[in-house]
Amino acid sequence: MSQAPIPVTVLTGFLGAGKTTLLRHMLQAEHGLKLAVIENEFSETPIDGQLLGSEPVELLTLANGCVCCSIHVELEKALYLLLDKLDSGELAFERLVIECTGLADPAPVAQTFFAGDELCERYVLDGIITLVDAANAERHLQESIAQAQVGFADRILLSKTDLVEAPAVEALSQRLQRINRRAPIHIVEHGRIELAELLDIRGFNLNADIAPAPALRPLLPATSKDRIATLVLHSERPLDMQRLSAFMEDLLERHGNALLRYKGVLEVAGEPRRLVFQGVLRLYGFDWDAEWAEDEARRSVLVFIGDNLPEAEIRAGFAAVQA
Ligand SMILES: Nc1nc2c(ncn2[C@@H]2O[C@H](COP(=O)(O)OP(=O)(O)OP(=O)(O)O)[C@@H](O)[C@H]2O)c(=O)[nH]1
Repeated sequence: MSQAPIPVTVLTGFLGAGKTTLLRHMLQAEHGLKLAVIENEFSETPIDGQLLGSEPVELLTLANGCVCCSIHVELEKALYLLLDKLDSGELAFERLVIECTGLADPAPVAQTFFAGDELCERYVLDGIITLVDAANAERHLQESIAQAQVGFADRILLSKTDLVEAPAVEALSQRLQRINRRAPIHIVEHGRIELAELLDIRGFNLNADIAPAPALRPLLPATSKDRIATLVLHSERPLDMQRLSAFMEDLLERHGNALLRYKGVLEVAGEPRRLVFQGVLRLYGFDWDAEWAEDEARRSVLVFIGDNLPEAEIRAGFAAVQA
C-alpha cells in the first residue's frame, strides 16, 4: 500500500507554557483540517490504566472531525493503534500533533520517526513547535531542558505576552533567537494562531531552506551566555569534500549528543550542485540539491544549535575545510 505519509507536528514547551490551550484551539477551530492530537501521559514505564481510572488510550472524535487521543501507554503503541483505526476506516485524520510533557526533551519523540520501521513509512516528522511562557521564561530558562526545547524548535511560539511589557518581550525574543537562530518566533494569544504558521514546515527535509531567522534583524550582544546556543559558520570559498567529510565525522563523533539540530547548504569545490545536510543529534542526512545559478553568489552556511559547543575549536576546524 503506498500512501503519502502523515505529517507529524511535535508540540513542546515547559510546564504551563500553554500547550493544552493551543491544542484546544487546534482541535476546536473550524480550519477544515482533520487533525489527530495525542495528548500524552506516556512514560517509559507504562502506568496501569486501572490505577488512573481510565483506558490506556482514549479516543474522541470532535464535532469538526478532529480526533483527540489521550494515552497512558508508550507513544509507539498509540501511533500503531491510530494507524490501525485509520486503515480500518474507524477514524479519519490527515495530520497528527503530539504534545510532549513539559519536562520532556522532545528528541526521543522526534527520534521515534527516524527508527526505520513501519512508523517511518506511514508518518513523517514535519516540525517541532516550542511554546515559551513570556511571563515565566526567565525562571524556566534556568532549566537546561527548557533551553533544549527551544534549541530543538522549528518554530517558537511566545505565550502570555499579554502579561509582560513590550521591552521584556523584545529582550526575551533576542535571547531565544541567540539560542535558536533558525526558528521564527510568533506570538500566540491564549492559543490563537493561524495553523498555517505551524503546519507544513518541512523542518526535517533535506532542502536549501536554511536562512537563519536573524538575517532579518541584527542581534544585540548577550548580557549572559546560555548553555544552548546557535553557531553559524560561513565560507565564501568552496569547500574540499574530503576535508569536509572528515570535519563532520569528527564533530559528530565528539559532540554528536550535544548537536541538537544542524543544517547546512554548502558549496563544494568542483561541484555545480549545492550540498545540503541536516541532522538531529547523531542522526543526519545529506544530498545534492539544485545547481548554483550562474549569477548567484555562492556561499556555504552551516547552522549548529548545540549544547556548550566549543566554538573556537569548531571554527578553526571549519576554516581548514576550505579548498
Ligand atoms: N494570560 C495568558 N494566559 C495564558 C495564555 N496561554 C495560556 N494561558 C494560561 O496558562 C495556564 C497554563 O496553560 P496550559 O495550556 O494548561 O499549559 P500547558 O503547557 O499545557 O501546561 P502543562 O501541561 O501543565 O505543562 C492556563 O491557565 C492558561 O489559561 C496567554 O496567552 N495569556
